[in-house]
Amino acid sequence: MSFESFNFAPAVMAGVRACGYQEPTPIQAQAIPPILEGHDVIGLAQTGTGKTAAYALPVIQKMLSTPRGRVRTLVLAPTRELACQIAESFRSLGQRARIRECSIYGGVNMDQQIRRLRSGVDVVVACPGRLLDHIWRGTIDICGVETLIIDEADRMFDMGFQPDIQSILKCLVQPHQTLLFSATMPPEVRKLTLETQTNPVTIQIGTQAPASSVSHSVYPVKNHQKTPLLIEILKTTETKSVLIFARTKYGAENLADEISRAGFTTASLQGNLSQNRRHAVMEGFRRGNFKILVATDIAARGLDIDHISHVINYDMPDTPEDYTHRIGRTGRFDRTGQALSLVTGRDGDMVRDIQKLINSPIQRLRVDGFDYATTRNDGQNHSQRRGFAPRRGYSAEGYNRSEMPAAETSPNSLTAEMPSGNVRPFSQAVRSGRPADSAPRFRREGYSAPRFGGRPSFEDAPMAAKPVARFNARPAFRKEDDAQAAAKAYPSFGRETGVTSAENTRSVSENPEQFSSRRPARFNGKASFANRPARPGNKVGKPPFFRRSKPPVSENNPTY
Ligand SMILES: Nc1ncnc2c1ncn2[C@@H]1O[C@H](COP(=O)(O)OP(=O)(O)OP(=O)(O)O)[C@@H](O)[C@H]1O
Repeated sequence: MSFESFNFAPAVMAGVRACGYQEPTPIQAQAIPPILEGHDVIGLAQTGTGKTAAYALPVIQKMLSTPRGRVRTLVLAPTRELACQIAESFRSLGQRARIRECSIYGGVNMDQQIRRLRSGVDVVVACPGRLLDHIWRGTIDICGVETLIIDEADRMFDMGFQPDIQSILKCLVQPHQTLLFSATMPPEVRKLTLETQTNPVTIQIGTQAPASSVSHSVYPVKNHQKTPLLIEILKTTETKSVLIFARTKYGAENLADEISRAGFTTASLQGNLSQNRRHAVMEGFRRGNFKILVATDIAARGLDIDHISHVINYDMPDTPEDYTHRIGRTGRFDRTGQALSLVTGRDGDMVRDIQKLINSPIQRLRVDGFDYATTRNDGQNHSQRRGFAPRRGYSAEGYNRSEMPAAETSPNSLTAEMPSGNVRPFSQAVRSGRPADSAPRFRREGYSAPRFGGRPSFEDAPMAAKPVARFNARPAFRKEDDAQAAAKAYPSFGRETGVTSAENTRSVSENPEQFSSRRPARFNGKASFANRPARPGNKVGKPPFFRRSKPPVSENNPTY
């Protein structure tokens, strides 16, 4: 099959040639005709098989026949990096068709996006949160959307994005075609997607398994030896670019630091970075300025960087679907790649699930010459060092607690690292994996039994540990000194109302007009209930005078 068989307009064919595509991939061959006919489509195909062009090309073709200058195609994507990448694909495929696109995502100033939107764009590629901001501010009009595309549909329909997606769908008033694309679609998510489409045509290419162009290996290792082993793997393996996945933002950051200290040029990509930094990191990695990128799952979906030869799971993902997407960053289109995973005792179930998914056993490897017998203190573990909560039933070291070797129970390096002064005993106990024998002591001290993650229950904590109830307004005068100073500045104030300085807040609420004409009140801070301004007959509600109005919605409002 060739692209000519779709009868694309010359401008669209010019885009295809500009991207160097010779033949349509299977998902393109099967998805393009029903999209051109106007059907709703669910497109499922392995990672790196050209799903973006499978929806972009027919949509560009269809847009040639409708009036320009308004948003006609809306693409929703789960991450900012992916939104940029999809917009870039529309740019290169639609350049000759004079299609104008705009990417919309958070973390950057809205003004530039607003200017671009006002200039008239045909395609908007957006992350849901920022798109809703634009909708609420009235800076985007999506009423004329003819095609809605949800890329990485299963991710977008999972619990995190669902409410935003529902809100966006409500804003699409005119009948439109809905296209959902992903490499994976668990059945429970699929049920949700069905509500958004009418008689969808489902196109599934192959199984929803990791791309067959990727080979899989696991390196069994103890948790505390992961970093030295990873560094050893990086030293001894021939690689082009390597993408390493860590579970947490701090874990990714710390791991990148450690790899840098071992002499590699590396960077981390995680949600704590500013958007400018995220962009710079992505560009640097894309251009090959550095060869190793340590990332959280924000890099797991959709990113298309052809020189990634290895994906390494430093921490295993939570689901087999996540594994599929992570390792799909290598072996894209007609290339091959390798997926390596460092697995500890607690990853056994996940490895079994992945084996089931790829329908073959995964080879277990050892690094020759690596000292697997090093003690715990020789290694650093990143996820443990800050904020890592062990899974239920497992210690931070990855052993099932009941199986934990005696020598490793206490003390361990993690407990030793922790400053004893400011760490609550229950969290120490949970982190060190100390078994249930510690619990009675914590109960005696007034804490409830530690919950998963070592969080206190405030109900059972000693009084001193209870949080002070706060509310969102600050009385005009928080201290007596303030009141006296004000009384000096406004001598008539206290006398007119006939109240003492201790009651000054009451006088404010009783005489708001008089007060407001003399001194503007500041009610935007926090105060304890003890300082809360009283109002006769109204114990709980804020007096109208104190009510904060919504900030004005304007482009220049810096608080928005
Ligand atoms: N017909 C084609 N011929 C040659 N290369 C193609 C063709 N279609 C797409 N590609 C290239 O294949 C690569 C992967 O495409 P794309 O990013 O759309 O994959 P995907 O299926 O969306 O992957 P993922 O599931 O990871 O998002 C891109 O570099 C793209 O330019």
